[in-house]
Amino acid sequence: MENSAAHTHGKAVISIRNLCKSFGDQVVLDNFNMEIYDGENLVLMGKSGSGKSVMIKCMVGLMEPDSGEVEILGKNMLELHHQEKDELRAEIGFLFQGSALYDSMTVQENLEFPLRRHKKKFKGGNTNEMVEEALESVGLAHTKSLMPAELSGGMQRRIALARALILKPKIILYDEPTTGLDPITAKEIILLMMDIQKKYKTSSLIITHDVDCARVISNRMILLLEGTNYAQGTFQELSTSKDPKIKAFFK
Ligand SMILES: Nc1ncnc2c1ncn2[C@@H]1O[C@H](COP(=O)(O)OP(=O)(O)OP(=O)(O)O)[C@@H](O)[C@H]1O
Repeated sequence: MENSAAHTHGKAVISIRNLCKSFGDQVVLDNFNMEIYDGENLVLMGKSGSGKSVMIKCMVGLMEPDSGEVEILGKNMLELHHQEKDELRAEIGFLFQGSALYDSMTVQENLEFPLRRHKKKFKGGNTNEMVEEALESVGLAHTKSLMPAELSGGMQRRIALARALILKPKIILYDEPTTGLDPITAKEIILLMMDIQKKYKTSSLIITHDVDCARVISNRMILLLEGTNYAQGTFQELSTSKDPKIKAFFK
């Protein structure tokens, strides 16, 4: 097990302790631990089927773990009532795998979606201004009235990012942010994610298989293997490890 010097980090915005989840005989999470520190980009890598989605679902309260603790922004996620969970989720922006825009809605309508869902957080702010600001942050102010199908894959990913940040979340979860994009567009998205982090001072969890993405964006990494955080450290530390199981992630 490799470890980074955790004591050098600030406070944790997300803290997951001893998370366990099985489906029948299949143990998916086996005492999984993870901290995301304020302002950091934490990359989580794990093979397909290793339990990343299960972990995220348990973390945001969409799935009940068998045991363990999840603390988000100082609140115990597993003990909150439905409405309190929802309010806490408004502090988390999601960039789903493959953008996940609503095809039948314009860009503007796609961006308004989280505003409608979390009315309480933005308390009657000016919807138009919020949409415009979010679009400007991703360099696509001119696309408001377009349909997703009229945009390239890279532009769709930017719009999805604008939708993730429109509520000015403290935390952004990126699920495979560069998958399906060509290397140049992927690089642009990574740079944009870094800009967003600076501008909005977010903490991010980035799930990715993309080693280049991890190299550029991560302050720290966790490798999920056999249901647990098999290794954690900086990209430099992990990518130079002699452990064959760790090396396999960087091939
Ligand atoms: N609701 C469920 N019921 C039964 N098994 C499930 C359920 N959800 C997930 N699993 C199983 O848990 C394991 C982990 O799945 P998960 O979707 O978390 O993997 P992943 O790491 O996100 O994979 P990928 O990178 O392909 O998205 C898989 O074997 C999956 O079949």
